[in-house]
Amino acid sequence: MKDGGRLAAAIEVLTDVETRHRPVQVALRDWGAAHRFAGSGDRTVIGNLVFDALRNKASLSARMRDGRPRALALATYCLTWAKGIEALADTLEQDHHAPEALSEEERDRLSNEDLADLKPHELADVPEWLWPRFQAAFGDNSIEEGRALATRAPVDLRANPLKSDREKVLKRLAHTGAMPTGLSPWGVRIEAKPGLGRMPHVQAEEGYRKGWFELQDEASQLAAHLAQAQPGMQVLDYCAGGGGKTLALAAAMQNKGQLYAYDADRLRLAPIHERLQRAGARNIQVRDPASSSLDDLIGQMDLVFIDAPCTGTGVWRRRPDSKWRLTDRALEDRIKDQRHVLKNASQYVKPGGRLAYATCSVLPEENQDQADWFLQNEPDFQSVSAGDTWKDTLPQAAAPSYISERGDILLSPASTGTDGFFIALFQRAG
Ligand SMILES: C[S@@+](CC[C@H](N)C(=O)[O-])C[C@H]1O[C@@H](n2cnc3c(N)ncnc32)[C@H](O)[C@@H]1O
Repeated sequence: MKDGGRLAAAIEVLTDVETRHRPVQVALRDWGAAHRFAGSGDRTVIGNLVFDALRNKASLSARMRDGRPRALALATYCLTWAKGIEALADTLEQDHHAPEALSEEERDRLSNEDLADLKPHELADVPEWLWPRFQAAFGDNSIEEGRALATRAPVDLRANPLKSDREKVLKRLAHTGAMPTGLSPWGVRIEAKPGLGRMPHVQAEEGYRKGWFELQDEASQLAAHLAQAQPGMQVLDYCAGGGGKTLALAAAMQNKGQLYAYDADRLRLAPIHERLQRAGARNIQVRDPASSSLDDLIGQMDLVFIDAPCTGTGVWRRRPDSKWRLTDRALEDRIKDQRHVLKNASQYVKPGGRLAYATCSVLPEENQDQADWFLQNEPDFQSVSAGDTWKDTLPQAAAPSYISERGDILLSPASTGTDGFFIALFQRAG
């Protein structure tokens, strides 16, 4: 396929996402299944066009004064990918599979470089209703933070010390351009490629199959690290899902002590078994909500880790369609879920034990405000500074930009080069 045909395909997929409210991955997969002639290179470019169009939907719609799929796809190619208007015009004219040629109006809009008319939330590519919350989180940096959340994410890996180390992983992945990350001592990063670029499929690597590394954003690695699970401890991962944090906690515990992995949704827990085996994690009991209870753990845990259900506003780089789907109602529901989880999970902490609360959201309602709520409602717990833990245990890492008075930490793409992530620590009175 030439770029003209790929643009036409991206418009088709974006239309599918918009009109049938389909998840973008599903729409892309179905397009691929119905167009078998498209090679994997074509599918990568079409996917990049669709994802970048969604990442930058508000700013591109404002610049085109048109938010429809055609306008978004053309603007992505011409403006976001900086191909320029003449290259776009040629692409449309020289390929009979391409969408129709540019209109005069489209030419005008695509050549206008003046962004003065764009509102701040459009410049930031943040939904308008969320803008005040965004400003509450990031203040004067809100536009920069929004822009960073509209870029492509790198592929981050966590070297698994149960089976390997960062040097070995870096050597094994040298052909991918992998580099050490700056904050997590276990982090390895393959930077996102611009425009047409294709990311390596790291799960096909032998090192992945052998459990030498896991796919995990640096922010998640840091959140697990700041919880300070230690060898010999009794630890409960209360929202274990597919086990990403569980594996990081098990590695910190060097397979010593006991780690319980629980999730209210047994389907989400399903992949954990295979992952534990691959990673060589042997100190984990998976507690399936349908067949086991946690009653025996009440008041027994040295550490309870809560990777809370949240709106995912910190991972918009990876899931740009969720940015425009999020509703006030869904945010309210997540806030309720988080309180429920905080209340339930805290009962497992032993006197003197700790609780770690993390979200992949940047919204104060899900982060700081929930930490306030918890401290007000559970007087048995007091705050522990995650900022101090960072300083003491990550001496090589620059201090994060957003640390609250209590020491809760907010990570973000613009400030730490990671996903948006919040972490607060608490200790139960002894
Ligand atoms: C952010 S995800 C966890 C991701 C996982 N920790 C990882 O690193 O791969 C949040 C999880 O919380 C779970 N969850 C939601 N409500 C819950 C509840 N009341 N009790 C326990 N888990 C819950 C969800 O099923 C979901 O798997």
